[in-house]
Amino acid sequence: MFPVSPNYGSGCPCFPTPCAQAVLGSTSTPVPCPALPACVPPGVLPLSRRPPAWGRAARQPPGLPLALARAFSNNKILVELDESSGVATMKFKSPPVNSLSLDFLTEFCISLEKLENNRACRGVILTSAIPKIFSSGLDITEMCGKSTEHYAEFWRAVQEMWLRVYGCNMVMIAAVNGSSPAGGCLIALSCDYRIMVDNPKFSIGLNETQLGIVAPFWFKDTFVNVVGQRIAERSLQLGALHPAPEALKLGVVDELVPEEKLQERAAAVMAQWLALPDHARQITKSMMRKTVLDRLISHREEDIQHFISFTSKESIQKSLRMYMEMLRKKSG
Ligand SMILES: CC/C=C\C/C=C\CCCC/C=C/C(=O)SCCNC(=O)CCNC(=O)[C@H](O)C(C)(C)COP(=O)(O)OP(=O)(O)OC[C@H]1O[C@@H](n2cnc3c(N)ncnc32)[C@H](O)[C@@H]1OP(=O)(O)O
Repeated sequence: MFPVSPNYGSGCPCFPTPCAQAVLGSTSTPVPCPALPACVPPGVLPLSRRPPAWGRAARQPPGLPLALARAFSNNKILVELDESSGVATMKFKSPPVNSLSLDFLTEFCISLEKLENNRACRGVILTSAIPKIFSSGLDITEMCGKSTEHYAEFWRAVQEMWLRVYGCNMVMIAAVNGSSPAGGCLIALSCDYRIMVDNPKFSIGLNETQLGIVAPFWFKDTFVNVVGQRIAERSLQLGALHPAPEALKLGVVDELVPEEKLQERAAAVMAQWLALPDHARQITKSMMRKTVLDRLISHREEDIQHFISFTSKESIQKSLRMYMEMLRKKSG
């Protein structure tokens, strides 16, 4: 099996099965996938790939089976698309706690890409099918006792997930129906709007320091862009998990609703956002987020190396093992 072009990634339509042009021949001259000229930075869809669909959902592209357009589910995420509104719901259903494993992240990126490539879809609501948990964040077992190759693959998938959500042209709304620490919080922060269930037992925040690890710069940038420097600085240093009412006060989430109203409210907010002309909203979003996205895109490999050397340290491994042990004791 030949290696694939360094440009190859889930931004290519042929992902995850590389087409002939994406595969490097024995000359090992990088030959990018033919779709790549259209893909500006890896992981971020260019505006030109999504035709404006203001005012109505665009027609289903020919050749795509109708059933696929309406609902698909591989394993860990249930995706439903309402073609009349142009709104899809991605429901996380990976028991026990929707942790972001490599498999989850891969399925997430493929599902989101399918929606991005479907002209009938203009907005996505992210929510959970697991009671009381939105997502427990990165799967800690993926960062414990694994090879450097595994850490690299895992971290690339985490980066890809963030680049796709934060750089997404569609309207992204997080309907946070449970606790959402660390990576779970990052997913919500990367959306355009966050609605959380009004229950003080559910908390949200970037609690990495509590695990003895450090939120990477792009987690921090995303947080700062939502809540501002001062709140982010205090919350990040303390590794704070904010109960829903406090999260609202700090601006971590935009509104709280009773659990039974969450999906209805998310649909109403989505309709407001979709009432704007797509091209104007998309260009504005891209303008607001470009600097932060570009920072990771231009330092992606360095960030992976940093993750590997940080995670491989015995002191970090020890902290993660102790944290997992604490979780196990608590649950068992
Ligand atoms: C400069 C620095 C540059 C680079 C830095 C490099 C690296 C560091 C960056 C890494 C960024 C990390 C981001 C993260 O997301 S780390 C994960 C953080 N997550 C958490 O802290 C959440 C932990 N979980 C909980 O608090 C609770 O489980 C939760 C979600 C509130 C649910 O509670 P409950 O319903 O009571 O469920 P249990 O606690 O009983 O859990 C059930 C079961 O799931 C296991 N589990 C929970 N969370 C995780 C997880 N994140 N990963 C893996 N496994 C998890 C838990 O152990 C239980 O397992 P058991 O076998 O006992 O049933």
